[in-house]
Amino acid sequence: MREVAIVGAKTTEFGELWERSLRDIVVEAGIGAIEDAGISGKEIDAMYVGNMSGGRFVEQEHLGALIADYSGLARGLHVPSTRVEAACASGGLALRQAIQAVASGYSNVAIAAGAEKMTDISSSGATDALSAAADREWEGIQGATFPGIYAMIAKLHMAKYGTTSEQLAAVAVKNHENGMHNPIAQFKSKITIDQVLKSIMVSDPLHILDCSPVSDGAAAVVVVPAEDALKYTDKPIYVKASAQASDTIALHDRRDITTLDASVVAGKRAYEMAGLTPKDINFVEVHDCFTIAEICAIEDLGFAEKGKGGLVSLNGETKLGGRIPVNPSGGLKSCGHPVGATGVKQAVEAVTQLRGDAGKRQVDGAKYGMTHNVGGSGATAVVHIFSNER
Ligand SMILES: CC(=O)SCCNC(=O)CCNC(=O)[C@H](O)C(C)(C)COP(=O)(O)OP(=O)(O)OC[C@H]1O[C@@H](n2cnc3c(N)ncnc32)[C@H](O)[C@@H]1OP(=O)(O)O
Repeated sequence: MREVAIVGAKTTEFGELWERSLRDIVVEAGIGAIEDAGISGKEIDAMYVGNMSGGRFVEQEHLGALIADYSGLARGLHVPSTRVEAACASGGLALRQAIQAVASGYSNVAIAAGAEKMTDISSSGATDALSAAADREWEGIQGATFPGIYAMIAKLHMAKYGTTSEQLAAVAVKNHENGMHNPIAQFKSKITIDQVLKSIMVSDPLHILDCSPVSDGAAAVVVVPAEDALKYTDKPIYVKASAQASDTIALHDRRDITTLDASVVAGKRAYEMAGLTPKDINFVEVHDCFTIAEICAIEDLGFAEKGKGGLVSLNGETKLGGRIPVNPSGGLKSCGHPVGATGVKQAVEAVTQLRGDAGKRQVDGAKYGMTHNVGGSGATAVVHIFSNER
Protein backbone atom coordinates (compact mmCIF):
# COMPACT_ATOMS: atom_id res chain seq x y z
CA MET A 1 0.00 0.00 0.00
CA ARG A 2 1.41 3.42 -0.99
CA GLU A 3 1.29 6.49 1.23
CA VAL A 4 -1.04 9.16 -0.13
CA ALA A 5 -1.22 12.97 -0.06
CA ILE A 6 -3.65 15.73 -0.96
CA VAL A 7 -2.14 18.39 -3.23
CA GLY A 8 -5.17 20.43 -4.29
CA ALA A 9 -8.38 21.44 -2.51
CA LYS A 10 -11.34 23.72 -3.11
CA THR A 11 -14.84 24.32 -1.75
CA THR A 12 -17.54 26.40 -3.42
CA GLU A 13 -19.62 28.78 -1.39
CA PHE A 14 -22.24 26.84 0.63
CA GLY A 15 -25.81 28.13 0.89
CA GLU A 16 -28.91 28.60 -1.18
CA LEU A 17 -27.36 28.77 -4.65
CA TRP A 18 -30.56 29.07 -6.66
CA GLU A 19 -28.90 30.47 -9.76
CA ARG A 20 -26.45 27.57 -10.00
CA SER A 21 -26.92 23.97 -11.20
CA LEU A 22 -25.48 20.85 -9.59
CA ARG A 23 -23.08 20.33 -12.48
CA ASP A 24 -21.93 23.98 -12.28
CA ILE A 25 -20.94 23.75 -8.65
CA VAL A 26 -19.11 20.42 -8.94
CA VAL A 27 -17.13 21.73 -11.89
CA GLU A 28 -16.28 24.94 -9.99
CA ALA A 29 -14.94 22.90 -7.07
CA GLY A 30 -13.11 20.45 -9.36
CA ILE A 31 -11.43 23.18 -11.41
CA GLY A 32 -10.47 24.96 -8.20
CA ALA A 33 -8.83 21.82 -6.81
CA ILE A 34 -7.04 21.14 -10.11
CA GLU A 35 -5.72 24.74 -10.24
CA ASP A 36 -4.67 24.50 -6.60
CA ALA A 37 -2.68 21.35 -7.48
CA GLY A 38 -1.03 23.18 -10.39
CA ILE A 39 -2.08 20.56 -12.95
CA SER A 40 -4.01 20.84 -16.21
CA GLY A 41 -6.54 18.12 -15.35
CA LYS A 42 -5.38 15.75 -18.10
CA GLU A 43 -3.24 13.93 -15.49
CA ILE A 44 -6.38 12.73 -13.66
CA ASP A 45 -6.93 9.00 -14.10
CA ALA A 46 -9.84 8.42 -11.70
CA MET A 47 -12.75 10.45 -10.40
CA TYR A 48 -15.11 9.79 -7.48
CA VAL A 49 -18.22 11.92 -6.92
CA GLY A 50 -19.95 11.79 -3.53
CA ASN A 51 -23.66 12.51 -3.84
CA MET A 52 -26.54 11.35 -1.71
CA SER A 53 -29.62 11.90 -3.81
CA GLY A 54 -29.25 13.62 -7.18
CA GLY A 55 -32.36 11.72 -8.24
CA ARG A 56 -34.57 13.17 -5.49
CA PHE A 57 -33.06 16.67 -5.26
CA VAL A 58 -32.48 17.56 -8.94
CA GLU A 59 -33.83 14.48 -10.76
CA GLN A 60 -30.39 13.59 -12.11
CA GLU A 61 -28.77 10.19 -11.65
CA HIS A 62 -25.67 8.76 -13.37
CA LEU A 63 -23.60 11.55 -11.86
CA GLY A 64 -20.19 9.93 -12.28
CA ALA A 65 -20.41 10.10 -16.07
CA LEU A 66 -22.25 13.44 -16.11
CA ILE A 67 -19.65 15.19 -13.99
CA ALA A 68 -16.76 13.64 -15.94
CA ASP A 69 -18.34 15.02 -19.10
CA TYR A 70 -18.91 18.52 -17.72
CA SER A 71 -15.37 18.59 -16.35
CA GLY A 72 -13.97 17.74 -19.79
CA LEU A 73 -12.65 14.40 -18.55
CA ALA A 74 -15.05 12.11 -20.40
CA ARG A 75 -14.84 12.92 -24.12
CA GLY A 76 -11.48 11.91 -25.57
CA LEU A 77 -9.89 11.15 -22.17
CA HIS A 78 -12.59 8.70 -20.99
CA VAL A 79 -11.49 9.04 -17.35
CA PRO A 80 -13.31 6.46 -15.20
CA SER A 81 -15.75 8.30 -12.95
CA THR A 82 -17.82 6.76 -10.19
CA ARG A 83 -20.63 8.15 -8.07
CA VAL A 84 -20.33 7.15 -4.41
CA GLU A 85 -23.35 7.06 -2.08
CA ALA A 86 -23.53 6.61 1.68
CA ALA A 87 -26.17 9.22 2.58
CA CYS A 88 -24.58 12.18 4.42
CA ALA A 89 -21.23 10.32 4.43
CA SER A 90 -21.11 10.14 0.61
CA GLY A 91 -18.36 12.78 0.41
CA GLY A 92 -16.13 11.17 3.02
CA LEU A 93 -16.54 7.87 1.28
CA ALA A 94 -15.74 9.33 -2.16
CA LEU A 95 -12.50 10.64 -0.65
CA ARG A 96 -11.79 7.22 0.83
CA GLN A 97 -12.31 5.62 -2.61
CA ALA A 98 -9.83 8.05 -4.18
CA ILE A 99 -7.31 7.38 -1.40
CA GLN A 100 -7.67 3.61 -1.85
CA ALA A 101 -7.30 3.93 -5.64
CA VAL A 102 -4.00 5.81 -5.25
CA ALA A 103 -2.76 3.72 -2.31
CA SER A 104 -3.32 0.50 -4.27
CA GLY A 105 -1.43 1.74 -7.33
CA TYR A 106 -4.50 1.62 -9.61
CA SER A 107 -4.45 5.40 -9.86
CA ASN A 108 -1.72 8.07 -9.82
CA VAL A 109 -3.81 11.24 -9.78
CA ALA A 110 -7.36 10.87 -8.49
CA ILE A 111 -9.94 13.54 -7.81
CA ALA A 112 -12.58 13.17 -5.10
CA ALA A 113 -15.52 15.53 -5.28
CA GLY A 114 -18.69 15.83 -3.26
CA ALA A 115 -21.81 17.77 -4.17
CA GLU A 116 -25.46 18.24 -3.37
CA LYS A 117 -28.07 20.71 -4.61
CA MET A 118 -30.86 20.51 -2.03
CA THR A 119 -32.74 23.80 -2.33
CA ASP A 120 -34.37 23.26 -5.73
CA ILE A 121 -37.21 21.33 -4.04
CA SER A 122 -39.58 22.27 -1.21
CA SER A 123 -38.55 21.95 2.47
CA SER A 124 -40.94 19.02 2.90
CA GLY A 125 -39.51 17.38 -0.24
CA ALA A 126 -35.97 17.79 1.14
CA THR A 127 -37.03 16.40 4.53
CA ASP A 128 -38.57 13.36 2.85
CA ALA A 129 -35.55 12.81 0.57
CA LEU A 130 -33.25 12.98 3.61
CA SER A 131 -35.37 10.48 5.53
CA ALA A 132 -34.39 7.87 2.92
CA ALA A 133 -31.00 7.82 4.68
CA ALA A 134 -32.73 6.21 7.66
CA ASP A 135 -34.56 2.88 7.53
CA ARG A 136 -37.34 3.75 5.07
CA GLU A 137 -39.71 0.95 6.18
CA TRP A 138 -39.27 1.30 9.94
CA GLU A 139 -38.57 5.02 10.23
CA GLY A 140 -39.18 7.13 7.07
CA ILE A 141 -42.62 5.78 6.18
CA GLN A 142 -43.66 6.02 9.85
CA GLY A 143 -42.95 9.76 9.72
CA ALA A 144 -39.55 9.90 11.42
CA THR A 145 -37.56 12.87 10.10
CA PHE A 146 -33.85 13.44 10.80
CA PRO A 147 -34.51 16.22 13.31
CA GLY A 148 -36.89 13.74 15.01
CA ILE A 149 -34.34 10.91 15.02
CA TYR A 150 -31.56 13.07 16.49
CA ALA A 151 -34.09 14.53 18.98
CA MET A 152 -34.59 10.98 20.33
CA ILE A 153 -30.82 10.63 20.71
CA ALA A 154 -30.73 14.00 22.52
CA LYS A 155 -33.60 13.07 24.85
CA LEU A 156 -31.87 9.87 25.96
CA HIS A 157 -28.50 11.64 26.31
CA MET A 158 -30.20 14.19 28.58
CA ALA A 159 -31.93 11.49 30.63
CA LYS A 160 -28.82 9.30 31.03
CA TYR A 161 -26.13 11.94 31.46
CA GLY A 162 -27.90 15.13 32.51
CA THR A 163 -27.02 16.93 29.27
CA THR A 164 -28.90 20.24 29.09
CA SER A 165 -30.40 22.42 26.36
CA GLU A 166 -27.79 25.10 27.24
CA GLN A 167 -25.00 22.59 26.55
CA LEU A 168 -26.57 21.73 23.18
CA ALA A 169 -26.92 25.44 22.40
CA ALA A 170 -23.25 26.08 23.27
CA VAL A 171 -22.28 23.85 20.31
CA ALA A 172 -24.31 25.99 17.89
CA VAL A 173 -22.98 29.26 19.36
CA LYS A 174 -19.35 28.08 19.00
CA ASN A 175 -19.85 26.83 15.45
CA HIS A 176 -21.49 30.09 14.35
CA GLU A 177 -18.57 31.98 15.96
CA ASN A 178 -16.08 29.93 13.90
CA GLY A 179 -18.19 30.18 10.74
CA MET A 180 -18.08 33.99 10.91
CA HIS A 181 -14.45 33.66 9.78
CA ASN A 182 -15.15 31.20 6.96
CA PRO A 183 -15.91 32.85 3.61
CA ILE A 184 -17.81 29.80 2.30
CA ALA A 185 -20.20 29.56 5.30
CA GLN A 186 -23.97 29.73 4.76
CA PHE A 187 -24.51 31.54 8.10
CA LYS A 188 -21.89 34.06 9.18
CA SER A 189 -23.90 35.56 12.02
CA LYS A 190 -23.07 35.47 15.72
CA ILE A 191 -25.76 33.85 17.89
CA THR A 192 -26.21 33.52 21.65
CA ILE A 193 -27.34 30.65 23.86
CA ASP A 194 -30.49 32.63 24.63
CA GLN A 195 -31.27 33.00 20.91
CA VAL A 196 -30.85 29.26 20.35
CA LEU A 197 -33.14 28.46 23.28
CA LYS A 198 -35.76 30.95 22.08
CA SER A 199 -35.62 29.86 18.43
CA ILE A 200 -38.51 27.84 17.04
CA MET A 201 -38.73 24.22 18.27
CA VAL A 202 -38.26 21.75 15.39
CA SER A 203 -38.33 18.48 17.34
CA ASP A 204 -38.09 18.67 21.14
CA PRO A 205 -35.40 19.33 22.44
CA LEU A 206 -33.88 20.54 19.12
CA HIS A 207 -34.61 24.14 18.13
CA ILE A 208 -34.03 25.40 14.59
CA LEU A 209 -30.64 26.78 15.73
CA ASP A 210 -29.65 23.26 16.90
CA CYS A 211 -30.04 22.03 13.30
CA SER A 212 -27.76 22.18 10.28
CA PRO A 213 -29.64 23.78 7.38
CA VAL A 214 -30.64 22.53 3.94
CA SER A 215 -27.87 23.67 1.57
CA ASP A 216 -26.23 23.60 -1.85
CA GLY A 217 -22.49 23.24 -2.33
CA ALA A 218 -19.58 21.23 -3.65
CA ALA A 219 -15.97 20.48 -2.72
CA ALA A 220 -13.07 18.63 -4.33
CA VAL A 221 -9.55 17.43 -3.56
CA VAL A 222 -6.72 16.02 -5.69
CA VAL A 223 -5.04 12.88 -4.33
CA VAL A 224 -1.58 11.60 -5.41
CA PRO A 225 1.09 9.20 -4.09
CA ALA A 226 2.98 10.82 -1.19
CA GLU A 227 6.30 10.22 -2.96
CA ASP A 228 5.16 12.50 -5.83
CA ALA A 229 3.48 15.15 -3.70
CA LEU A 230 6.31 17.71 -3.65
CA LYS A 231 6.25 17.80 -7.46
CA TYR A 232 2.84 19.46 -7.22
CA THR A 233 3.03 21.67 -4.14
CA ASP A 234 5.40 22.73 -1.38
CA LYS A 235 2.60 22.17 1.15
CA PRO A 236 1.30 18.63 0.63
CA ILE A 237 -1.04 17.24 3.26
CA TYR A 238 -0.45 13.58 4.03
CA VAL A 239 -3.24 11.09 4.69
CA LYS A 240 -2.25 9.28 7.90
CA ALA A 241 -5.46 7.21 8.16
CA SER A 242 -8.64 6.47 6.25
CA ALA A 243 -11.17 4.35 8.15
CA GLN A 244 -14.80 3.40 7.78
CA ALA A 245 -17.32 1.40 9.80
CA SER A 246 -20.96 0.37 9.40
CA ASP A 247 -23.75 -0.30 11.90
CA THR A 248 -27.39 -1.24 11.86
CA ILE A 249 -29.39 1.45 10.02
CA ALA A 250 -32.48 1.54 12.25
CA LEU A 251 -32.23 3.42 15.52
CA HIS A 252 -34.38 0.93 17.46
CA ASP A 253 -31.90 -1.87 16.69
CA ARG A 254 -28.93 0.03 18.18
CA ARG A 255 -27.10 -1.22 21.25
CA ASP A 256 -27.24 2.29 22.76
CA ILE A 257 -28.54 5.22 20.73
CA THR A 258 -26.39 7.78 22.63
CA THR A 259 -23.24 6.19 21.19
CA LEU A 260 -22.65 5.85 17.46
CA ASP A 261 -20.75 2.56 17.47
CA ALA A 262 -19.69 3.07 13.83
CA SER A 263 -17.97 6.34 14.87
CA VAL A 264 -16.25 4.62 17.80
CA VAL A 265 -14.96 1.79 15.58
CA ALA A 266 -13.96 4.01 12.63
CA GLY A 267 -12.16 6.30 15.10
CA LYS A 268 -10.28 3.39 16.69
CA ARG A 269 -9.29 2.06 13.27
CA ALA A 270 -8.04 5.50 12.26
CA TYR A 271 -6.00 6.02 15.46
CA GLU A 272 -4.46 2.57 15.04
CA MET A 273 -3.61 3.14 11.38
CA ALA A 274 -1.96 6.50 12.17
CA GLY A 275 -0.31 5.28 15.39
CA LEU A 276 -1.91 8.20 17.25
CA THR A 277 -4.28 8.83 20.18
CA PRO A 278 -6.90 11.56 20.69
CA LYS A 279 -4.29 13.60 22.63
CA ASP A 280 -2.18 13.92 19.45
CA ILE A 281 -4.97 15.48 17.39
CA ASN A 282 -4.85 19.29 17.18
CA PHE A 283 -8.35 19.87 15.73
CA VAL A 284 -11.30 17.84 14.53
CA GLU A 285 -14.05 18.51 12.02
CA VAL A 286 -17.00 16.42 13.26
CA HIS A 287 -20.40 15.71 11.75
CA ASP A 288 -22.57 18.21 13.68
CA CYS A 289 -25.76 17.74 11.64
CA PHE A 290 -27.47 18.57 14.95
CA THR A 291 -25.87 19.94 18.12
CA ILE A 292 -26.37 16.60 19.89
CA ALA A 293 -24.45 14.91 17.05
CA GLU A 294 -21.33 16.97 17.88
CA ILE A 295 -21.64 16.04 21.56
CA CYS A 296 -21.90 12.32 20.68
CA ALA A 297 -19.04 12.64 18.17
CA ILE A 298 -16.52 14.14 20.61
CA GLU A 299 -17.36 11.37 23.08
CA ASP A 300 -17.24 8.61 20.46
CA LEU A 301 -13.87 9.80 19.12
CA GLY A 302 -12.28 10.03 22.57
CA PHE A 303 -12.15 13.82 23.01
CA ALA A 304 -14.58 13.78 25.95
CA GLU A 305 -15.51 11.18 28.53
CA LYS A 306 -18.84 9.42 27.78
CA GLY A 307 -21.67 11.65 28.96
CA LYS A 308 -19.44 14.71 29.38
CA GLY A 309 -19.57 16.02 25.79
CA GLY A 310 -22.15 18.66 26.69
CA LEU A 311 -20.20 19.87 29.69
CA VAL A 312 -16.95 20.04 27.71
CA SER A 313 -18.75 22.10 25.03
CA LEU A 314 -20.28 24.55 27.53
CA ASN A 315 -16.89 24.92 29.29
CA GLY A 316 -15.33 26.20 26.07
CA GLU A 317 -12.86 23.31 25.69
CA THR A 318 -13.91 22.83 22.04
CA LYS A 319 -13.52 26.49 21.03
CA LEU A 320 -10.65 27.83 18.93
CA GLY A 321 -7.78 28.16 21.42
CA GLY A 322 -9.41 25.54 23.68
CA ARG A 323 -8.12 22.06 24.62
CA ILE A 324 -9.41 20.50 21.37
CA PRO A 325 -10.84 22.87 18.76
CA VAL A 326 -13.90 21.19 17.23
CA ASN A 327 -15.24 22.36 13.88
CA PRO A 328 -12.97 25.35 13.31
CA SER A 329 -14.67 25.69 9.89
CA GLY A 330 -18.02 26.38 11.56
CA GLY A 331 -19.10 22.80 10.97
CA LEU A 332 -22.30 21.74 9.29
CA LYS A 333 -24.27 24.09 11.56
CA SER A 334 -22.76 27.30 10.27
CA CYS A 335 -21.22 26.33 6.92
CA GLY A 336 -24.30 24.40 5.81
CA HIS A 337 -24.74 20.74 4.99
CA PRO A 338 -25.07 19.93 1.28
CA VAL A 339 -25.09 16.29 2.27
CA GLY A 340 -22.92 14.74 -0.47
CA ALA A 341 -20.36 17.57 -0.25
CA THR A 342 -19.84 17.70 3.51
CA GLY A 343 -17.25 14.91 3.86
CA VAL A 344 -15.01 16.44 1.17
CA LYS A 345 -15.48 19.96 2.56
CA GLN A 346 -14.26 18.68 5.93
CA ALA A 347 -11.08 17.46 4.21
CA VAL A 348 -10.66 20.82 2.45
CA GLU A 349 -10.84 22.51 5.88
CA ALA A 350 -8.24 20.08 7.26
CA VAL A 351 -5.94 20.89 4.32
CA THR A 352 -6.47 24.65 4.81
CA GLN A 353 -5.73 24.41 8.54
CA LEU A 354 -2.66 22.17 8.11
CA ARG A 355 -1.26 24.50 5.46
CA GLY A 356 -1.66 27.36 7.95
CA ASP A 357 -4.00 29.19 5.56
CA ALA A 358 -7.16 29.43 7.72
CA GLY A 359 -6.79 33.10 8.70
CA LYS A 360 -8.83 34.13 11.75
CA ARG A 361 -10.04 30.57 12.36
CA GLN A 362 -6.50 29.10 12.23
CA VAL A 363 -5.60 26.48 14.85
CA ASP A 364 -2.06 27.62 15.64
CA GLY A 365 0.71 25.11 15.04
CA ALA A 366 -1.66 22.33 13.96
CA LYS A 367 0.15 19.14 12.93
CA TYR A 368 -2.64 16.52 13.00
CA GLY A 369 -6.26 17.09 11.98
CA MET A 370 -9.15 14.62 11.98
CA THR A 371 -12.39 14.57 9.99
CA HIS A 372 -15.54 12.59 10.91
CA ASN A 373 -18.43 12.13 8.47
CA VAL A 374 -21.63 10.25 9.37
CA GLY A 375 -24.32 8.69 7.17
CA GLY A 376 -27.89 8.56 8.55
CA SER A 377 -28.17 8.25 12.31
CA GLY A 378 -24.85 6.38 12.42
CA ALA A 379 -25.08 3.46 9.99
CA THR A 380 -21.92 4.70 8.22
CA ALA A 381 -18.98 6.56 9.72
CA VAL A 382 -15.86 7.67 7.86
CA VAL A 383 -12.86 9.04 9.76
CA HIS A 384 -9.68 10.48 8.27
CA ILE A 385 -6.50 11.77 9.90
CA PHE A 386 -4.27 14.21 8.01
CA SER A 387 -0.88 15.74 8.75
CA ASN A 388 1.47 18.34 7.26
CA GLU A 389 4.38 16.01 8.12
CA ARG A 390 5.03 12.80 6.27
C1 LIG B 1 -26.40 12.33 9.25
C2 LIG B 1 -27.02 13.63 8.84
O1 LIG B 1 -26.30 14.47 8.39
S1 LIG B 1 -28.67 13.86 9.04
C3 LIG B 1 -28.94 15.55 8.70
C4 LIG B 1 -29.48 15.81 7.37
N1 LIG B 1 -29.93 17.19 7.30
C5 LIG B 1 -31.10 17.61 7.83
O2 LIG B 1 -31.84 16.83 8.40
C6 LIG B 1 -31.44 19.07 7.69
C7 LIG B 1 -32.00 19.62 8.97
N2 LIG B 1 -32.56 20.95 8.78
C8 LIG B 1 -33.80 21.15 8.27
O3 LIG B 1 -34.50 20.20 7.94
C9 LIG B 1 -34.28 22.56 8.09
O4 LIG B 1 -33.21 23.45 8.06
C10 LIG B 1 -35.24 22.99 9.23
C11 LIG B 1 -36.42 22.03 9.32
C12 LIG B 1 -34.49 23.00 10.55
C13 LIG B 1 -35.74 24.40 8.95
O5 LIG B 1 -36.37 24.40 7.69
P1 LIG B 1 -37.59 25.38 7.35
O6 LIG B 1 -38.52 25.44 8.51
O7 LIG B 1 -38.11 24.96 6.03
O8 LIG B 1 -36.88 26.75 7.29
P2 LIG B 1 -36.89 27.75 6.06
O9 LIG B 1 -36.04 27.21 4.95
O10 LIG B 1 -38.30 28.13 5.73
O11 LIG B 1 -36.11 29.00 6.65
C14 LIG B 1 -36.73 29.92 7.56
C15 LIG B 1 -35.65 30.83 8.08
O12 LIG B 1 -34.80 30.12 9.00
C16 LIG B 1 -33.45 30.08 8.52
N3 LIG B 1 -32.97 28.71 8.77
C17 LIG B 1 -33.43 27.57 8.24
N4 LIG B 1 -32.74 26.52 8.76
C18 LIG B 1 -31.84 27.03 9.61
C19 LIG B 1 -30.85 26.46 10.44
N5 LIG B 1 -30.67 25.13 10.46
N6 LIG B 1 -30.07 27.27 11.18
C20 LIG B 1 -30.25 28.62 11.16
N7 LIG B 1 -31.21 29.22 10.40
C21 LIG B 1 -31.98 28.43 9.63
C22 LIG B 1 -33.54 30.38 7.04
O13 LIG B 1 -32.35 30.96 6.57
C23 LIG B 1 -34.71 31.35 7.00
O14 LIG B 1 -34.24 32.62 7.42
P3 LIG B 1 -34.84 33.97 6.79
O15 LIG B 1 -36.30 33.96 7.12
O16 LIG B 1 -34.05 35.05 7.46
O17 LIG B 1 -34.59 33.85 5.32
